[in-house]
Amino acid sequence: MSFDALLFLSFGGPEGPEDVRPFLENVTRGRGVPPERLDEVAEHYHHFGGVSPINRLNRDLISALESELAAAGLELPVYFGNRNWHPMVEDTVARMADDGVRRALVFATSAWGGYSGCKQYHEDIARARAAVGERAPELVKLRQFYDHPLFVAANADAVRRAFAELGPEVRDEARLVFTAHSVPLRADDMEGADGRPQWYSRQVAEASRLVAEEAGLDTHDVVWQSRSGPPQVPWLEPDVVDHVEELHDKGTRAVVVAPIGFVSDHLEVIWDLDNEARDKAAELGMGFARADTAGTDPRFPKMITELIAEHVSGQAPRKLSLLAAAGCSANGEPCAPGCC
Ligand SMILES: CC1=C(CCC(=O)O)c2cc3nc(cc4[nH]c(cc5[nH]c(cc1n2)c(C)c5CCC(=O)O)c(CCC(=O)O)c4C)C(CCC(=O)O)=C3C
Ligand SMILES: [Fe+2]
Repeated sequence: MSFDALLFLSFGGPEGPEDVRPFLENVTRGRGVPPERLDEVAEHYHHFGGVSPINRLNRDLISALESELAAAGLELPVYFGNRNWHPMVEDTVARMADDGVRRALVFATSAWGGYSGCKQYHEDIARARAAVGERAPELVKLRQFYDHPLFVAANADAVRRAFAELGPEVRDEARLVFTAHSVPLRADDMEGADGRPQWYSRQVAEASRLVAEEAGLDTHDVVWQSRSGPPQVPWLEPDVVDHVEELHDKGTRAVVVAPIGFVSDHLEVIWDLDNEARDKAAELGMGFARADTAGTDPRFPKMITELIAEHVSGQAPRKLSLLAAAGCSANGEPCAPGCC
């Protein structure tokens, strides 16, 4: 089985104030997100001049990946496409067809199963192929990587560095708190590749356990951030900011927040954690440090290269968890019964 390219598929983000509204419309079309929530999120983006760091971070990651691929002797041109903002995946797949690409692997920048983390990327693949028509290349998505040893190691080192940032007087009693994007409970109920529900939240819990263990910590919490949707719809809880408050009430003097749910320090990380959670901790007089996301670690592009090599050679997946590694299928077909 040979492939002639890699499609690097991500979420996308605005690159100027005039992009913010149309970007948010793209993200939330048909999802029943109330206008007040959109106004609030637009403000977060405007706070940073209407620019999300996500596209720049992805471009940096792609150039690191190109070096890794070259070093591994894998000659695959890398194409960049997004679900919600330019370069849009439909345009990228059209360009791949123009360039004569027939079969490509797809790396999606989410470690997880579940609707938003996996199935929606399959939908992006199917939509882009349909838009391009008959000339569209075959697109095979690489598997979920939440428990890949290099992803876990990069996160564990980031946790260690964050602990080292805290003052010595609180460091030993700081609580490690992992956070990932909240999703509606109904979405999380979707079955995974093992036929059991809560595929996304179980993977987040599993990855957090592996990272805490590798960082040498015996206790940690898993909480959620960036809740959207109407208030009457239940989402995964507790929220990270509420959790910081609760820890304070129980006498905890410092927290290390590790955004395991994301691969780059994009807007949801720098707003919800570096502003909201950090401000809450400061208000309560608690020590606070935020761990880096895995995407800045050189082991992350190395992991992508390994995922490619593993797929091409048919090797057994390198993984630390006993939960399945799904997420891999061709042309946007569902990869598990309820998907992923
Ligand atoms: C599981 C998950 C991931 C992790 C997996 C992955 O990485 O793919 C993720 C990533 C991201 N989410 C992001 C941004 C947003 N997510 C939103 C809305 C939503 N996210 C959801 C879930 C997830 N989201 C859901 C269930 C919604 C409700 C609407 C819907 O049902 O789809 C909204 C709308 C406004 C609002 O917050 O209400 C925005 C702006 C950015 C980019 C940040 C930047 O610009 O730098 C990234 C990487
Ligand atoms: Fe999101």
